Amino acid sequence: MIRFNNQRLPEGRVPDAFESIRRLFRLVMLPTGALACALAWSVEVLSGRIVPFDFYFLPIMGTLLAVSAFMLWRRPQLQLWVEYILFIALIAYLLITLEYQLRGYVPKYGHFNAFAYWYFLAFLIAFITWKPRQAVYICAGIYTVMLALLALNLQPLLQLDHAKAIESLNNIGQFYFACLAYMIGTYMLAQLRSQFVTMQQRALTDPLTGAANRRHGEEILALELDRANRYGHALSVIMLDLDHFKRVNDTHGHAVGDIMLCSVARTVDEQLRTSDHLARWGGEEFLVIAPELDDASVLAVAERIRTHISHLRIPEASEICPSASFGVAFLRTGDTPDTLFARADQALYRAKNGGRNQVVTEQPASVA
Ligand SMILES: Nc1nc2c(ncn2[C@@H]2O[C@H](COP(=O)(O)OP(=O)(O)OP(=O)(O)O)[C@@H](O)[C@H]2O)c(=O)[nH]1
Repeated sequence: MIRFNNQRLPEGRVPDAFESIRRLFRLVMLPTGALACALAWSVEVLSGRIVPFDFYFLPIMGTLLAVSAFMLWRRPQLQLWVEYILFIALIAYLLITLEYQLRGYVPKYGHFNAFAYWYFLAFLIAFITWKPRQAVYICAGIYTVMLALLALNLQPLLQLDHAKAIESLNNIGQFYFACLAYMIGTYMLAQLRSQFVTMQQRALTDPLTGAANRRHGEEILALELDRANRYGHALSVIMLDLDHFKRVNDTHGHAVGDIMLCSVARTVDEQLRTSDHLARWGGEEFLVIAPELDDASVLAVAERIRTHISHLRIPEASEICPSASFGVAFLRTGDTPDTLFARADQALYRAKNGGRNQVVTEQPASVA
């Protein structure tokens, strides 16, 4: 597992950039759905056309949506459960309503009532919540049940008088074809989203170790520096570079060197908190960005990583005893990412010159 953007992720995975859009979608859709339920219930009661199921279910659904919006706002960690429960409730409502409509409303009025609009949303939610393939299965399942309900109710519809039967069947046909078209459209959007996530992953991670790549490391450093300055928090960077790594390549080959780099990245990652970041800066050079840690704790982390690397052995060449040199710098007033990084680099240089396999901190401001 490698850390990326404060999340522990399976190697090489990047969080979905659509997550923030999904959160926004839920926060907008849930209250909107609650209002729609309240509107439908009031209008249907006033018009005297409300079916018994809607009379009880619409207030329950509306309350569920409003409570869910509140829960997602206050407790985002419950998001997945809220999503599943809501989806099941929505599908149950839509299928039961479809049955009511096909049996009673359509033969009487020649068309569905406004509930039909919400079917499209169900397909959209499926593709937003699940991976495209899973969503296809879920939507295909829902569509099959819809077709079965139609088949069960077709006979009475065909027995209506000619004009009413034509009007009803046309309306039902439009509805079913529109659902199909909507499903295919959302599937295409979901595929685009998957491709985007893959591209994003390639653009931001180092393909060998799965850590953030240098470009993304620079972005994270700039972001954390901004945050630290704004809130007056501490921020430190640890620059580490494997010692005599060229010898590993020269003696055991590039493939073993690659395995060593991956093992080191994993070892470093295991020593970090979820709020820390790891980026591969160059060949055998890594940068740890550690926000909100006091100086002594940062040095303890660097020392712990150094010890773990020195105990690291890889089965492909167990005689290699790796070590790394460390340069540590702490945020000062007026720092930019470049000045902070430059001090860590100078400290690393001194660690190398001082005999390697050691942690060296930046020089005090008066000396630097
Ligand atoms: N296997 C492998 N080797 C790499 C990769 N990137 C850079 N290297 C190698 O890392 C080595 C770095 O060598 P040097 O810069 O001389 O550093 P060093 O041998 O570790 O010596 P010191 O840093 O001074 O202790 C070179 O041999 C590069 O070819 C990579 O992705 N995989």
